[in-house]
Formats: sequence, C-alpha cells, structure tokens
Amino acid sequence: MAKRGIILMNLGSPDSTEVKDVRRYLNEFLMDGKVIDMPFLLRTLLVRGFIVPLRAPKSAEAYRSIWWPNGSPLIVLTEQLQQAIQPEFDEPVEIAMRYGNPTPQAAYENLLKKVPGLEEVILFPLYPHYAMSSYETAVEYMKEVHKKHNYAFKLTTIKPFYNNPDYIQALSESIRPYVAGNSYDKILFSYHGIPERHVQKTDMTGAHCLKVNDCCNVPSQAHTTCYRHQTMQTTKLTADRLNLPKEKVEQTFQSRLGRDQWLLPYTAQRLLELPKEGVKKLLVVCPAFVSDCLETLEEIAMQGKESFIEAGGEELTLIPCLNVDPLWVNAAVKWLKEYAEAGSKEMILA
Ligand SMILES: C=CC1=C(C)c2cc3[nH]c(cc4nc(cc5[nH]c(cc1n2)c(C)c5CCC(=O)O)C(CCC(=O)O)=C4C)c(C)c3C=C
Ligand SMILES: [Fe+2]
Ligand SMILES: [Fe+2]
Repeated sequence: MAKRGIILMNLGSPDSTEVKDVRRYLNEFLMDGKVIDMPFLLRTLLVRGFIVPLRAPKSAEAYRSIWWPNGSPLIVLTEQLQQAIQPEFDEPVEIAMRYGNPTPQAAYENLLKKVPGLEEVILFPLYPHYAMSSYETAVEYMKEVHKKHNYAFKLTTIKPFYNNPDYIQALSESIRPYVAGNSYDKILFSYHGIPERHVQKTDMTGAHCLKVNDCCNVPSQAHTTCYRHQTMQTTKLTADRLNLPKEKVEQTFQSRLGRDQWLLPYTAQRLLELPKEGVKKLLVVCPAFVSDCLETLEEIAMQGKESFIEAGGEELTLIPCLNVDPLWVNAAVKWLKEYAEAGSKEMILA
C-alpha cells in the first residue's frame, strides 16, 4: 500500500481580527496575480497603496462581527471537517490554507513527520467550482511549494465537484428542510463573483466563454474551467433534484471588489430589487463555499439581510454551508477512498 497523506485546502483567514493581521492577510491574498491579475508593479501600487490601507480597518470590523471564541469560522469549520474525515482513514489528514495559516509548507512537513517515506499526497481543494482565483491558485501554489522544497512524494489533486451526484445530493438535502412547506417566495443561489475577464482568461478555446451566445449552455471543452458554467450547473442540478418551481429560483454573484465588470447579476443589487418584485421571504444559499465564512455570515446574513429588509423585504434566511453535514462528509470520504484505490489516476467526476 502506498504511503499517503491527505491535505484539505481552503482559502484562509487572518490570524486575528486586529487590523495588522487583517492587513497582512489582505496583502498576501490580493498580491496573488491570479486574484488581482495586473502586472506586478501596478498590482503592488494598487494593492499596497490603496486597496489594503482602505479596506483593512473595515474588513477587520467585519471579521470581528463573525469571529468565534476559537477563531475564524472558516478555519474552525475546516478543522471540524478534518476531524470528521480523519477517523475514516489510516492516512493522516492535514489542512492547509492558500493565504495565512496553516501554510501549505506546514501541512507538507506535518505529513512528512507522520508518514516516514511519504510517497503521495492527495490534495483536496475545498472548492466545488473552478476559478483562477480559488481552485487554480490553490493547486498551483501547492505545486510551487512542492517543487521549491524538492519533495520526493508525488502530489495528486481532486477535481472540482460542482456536478458530482454525491455533492448535489448533500447540497440538496441541506436545502430541503428550508423549502419544505413552500413558505418562501424565492431562493437565491448566491455564488462568490469573479471578474468577467477571468472567465475569458481560463477559456482554453479562446473563443467560447462570454463570446458564444448563451455560452454556458452550449457544450464546450471550455466548461472544464468555466466558473460561470459550473455554478449554473450546480444551481440547475440542485433545483431539479428538489423540484423547485423555476420562478422561485434565481442565481446571483456576490462580493464584487473594484470597478471591473464582474459576473452578473450582482447579489447586492438583487437584494434591493427583489422586495419591489413581491419577494418578502427570501432564502439564500451560497454553494461556492463548503464552509461558512465572512462572505456568508457577514455579507449575506448581516449586511445582505439589512439591505433586503430596508428595501421592503420581511425575512432573509441564510441556509448554512455544508460544513460538517454527514452527507457531505460521506461524499468527501468516498471520493478520497475511490481516488486512493484508483491509484490516483485522474478522478472522473459525474
Ligand atoms: C469561491 C471561492 C472564491 C473565489 C472565486 C474568490 C474570488 C475573489 N475574492 C476576492 C476578494 C476577497 N475575497 C475575500 C474573502 C473570501 N473569498 C472567498 C472565496 C473566494 N474568493 C472566501 C471563502 C472568503 C472568506 C474568507 C474568510 O476568512 O472567511 C476577501 C476578504 C474579506 C474582505 O475584505 O472582503 C477579499 C478581499 C477577489 C478580488 C476575487 C476574484 C478576483
Ligand atoms: Fe473572495
Ligand atoms: Fe462559459
């Protein structure tokens, strides 16, 4: 049997809610060329000179409003997932964050200590959808650290799982209790947004995404790396499984940063418009995240709720992320086991 280790990877959070820690985290995050895709000098000027100094104090305040006694919800929930998965494996399961702590190097070093003669690390990026600024940067960074330290073990990666039946089942069943009884007016599938430019950059055909009419519904090889297509598939498959009435389902994109055109429609805009369209009781689910985080707990459940109510809405209910939902934990365990048994060949999902 191969000597293996597993790494669950998520985005990461600041070490604390102090402005200095938030500043350090935002600098690392936004200086990533796959997040702010500008030439290095321009990016440095913009990020270090303008965005971070202005954003860090506000961001720190937002983190303070959701912080748990044991730390950032995103980190604590990723640790809880690790603890739920570990008993199912002889191999050690570690966590790593793309930004902040624990770092990829710390995760690799922990595995090396626990498994003498480590032969293989299975990386599980906790992102259902492919985006240059989430899945791609996580995988590329893990490869970079692996190469830099000349590690002898091989690194293999689980693919995005946006349409995997086990994932769709777990997501649907987490939503089912909220839609049962039909006492809601609409359910919003709100995904983290990205600039439209990023969708075009990751289109390997160079001719499909946001170029062909109704691109995300026209079959194309580009969909293997198209965030928009993948999020639309998650929404469709989940809504179909739950038999949700079409007029009650809507998809939006949240968390826009800067002035570029990001994927439309914007969640913040729709939260202001929906009450005027007769939507008073709103459910919001955020399937781009598997763990609750600042973007769900603060942006949707606090800020989003406030704007929806001020605009005339009555009730906004955030459906929690999958976190440590048993169906989700089972799905993750199943994929990791299948993957290991297949001898780490490419894992074919769905
Ligand atoms: C689905 C995964 C994510 C994508 C894609 C993504 C793209 C993206 N994000 C920013 C800027 C920020 N995002 C922030 C927080 C944040 N983002 C994700 C996930 C994705 N981001 C998560 C899980 C979180 C929450 C982290 C936590 O600690 O809870 C932040 C920091 C907070 C703030 O100041 O608002 C920024 C900044 C860009 C620019 C981008 C794509 C280009
Ligand atoms: Fe983000
Ligand atoms: Fe597309």
